Amino acid sequence: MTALEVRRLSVRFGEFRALEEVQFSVPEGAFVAIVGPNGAGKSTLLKAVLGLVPYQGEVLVYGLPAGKADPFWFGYVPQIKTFDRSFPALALELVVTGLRRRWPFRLSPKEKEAALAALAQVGASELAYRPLGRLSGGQLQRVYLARALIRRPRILLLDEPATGVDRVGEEDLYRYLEAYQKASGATVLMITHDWEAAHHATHVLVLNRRVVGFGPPERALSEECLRQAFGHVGHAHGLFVEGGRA
Ligand SMILES: Nc1ncnc2c1ncn2[C@@H]1O[C@H](COP(=O)(O)OP(=O)(O)OP(=O)(O)O)[C@@H](O)[C@H]1O
Repeated sequence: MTALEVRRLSVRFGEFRALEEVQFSVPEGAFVAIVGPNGAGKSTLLKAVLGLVPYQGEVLVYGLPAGKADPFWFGYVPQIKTFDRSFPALALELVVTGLRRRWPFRLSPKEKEAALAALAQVGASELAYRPLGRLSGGQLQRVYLARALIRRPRILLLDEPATGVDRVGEEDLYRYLEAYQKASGATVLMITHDWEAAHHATHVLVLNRRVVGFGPPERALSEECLRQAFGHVGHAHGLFVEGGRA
């Protein structure tokens, strides 16, 4: 079954064309790594899928126009660099916002239980009662992942989830994602600048305002695609070769 179908998707900000006629189709249960240079429109693509920016074209989620799909089908982990750390709240409270639209002034016992379970799922139980402002980048990232998982999404969208996370934290993150995916059959789309991580995906989308390549990593991460997207292959090509999966 097709989980996500994007047809001729274009996004403009005034005169600026952030995405042009983007088209791809993701089967249920796929793990898609989205790569591309800065400003390629990667975050904009996820936002369009979520209906957070206006677009032209079509986004179908399990065959339904995205606007008609149940919002709870989606789990979203935004880039944490945009997070306001002075916001006075506990990690547990942030996780519960995955279940409601408004800030939870009071948590019901059921919500609390669900949030604790979601935090446990990402190995972050000990963070539940910590103020958000005192969490490290990696800890905050886990809390955001718990916030996305609490709604048991069918499609998980992650915007550079490994930013600010150390190597061990990054491996943990992928482990939790994999475990969730295995248990739920969910589809994952993850923006990453780590080509090594992209090699572990089932599909790679190489984006530079348009789709430069889409398919299995060995094809989409070919030198030709990367050169087209980035203008050069450069240092990261070392990873490509060292990975031994070319
Ligand atoms: N709300 C907005 N208004 C105007 N321009 C925007 C807006 N959002 C994004 N853009 C522009 O659209 C382009 C694509 O931005 P986007 O954040 O999607 O890129 P990206 O591929 O995620 O980049 P990065 O790797 O740096 O995170 C950029 O040139 C950006 O400045």
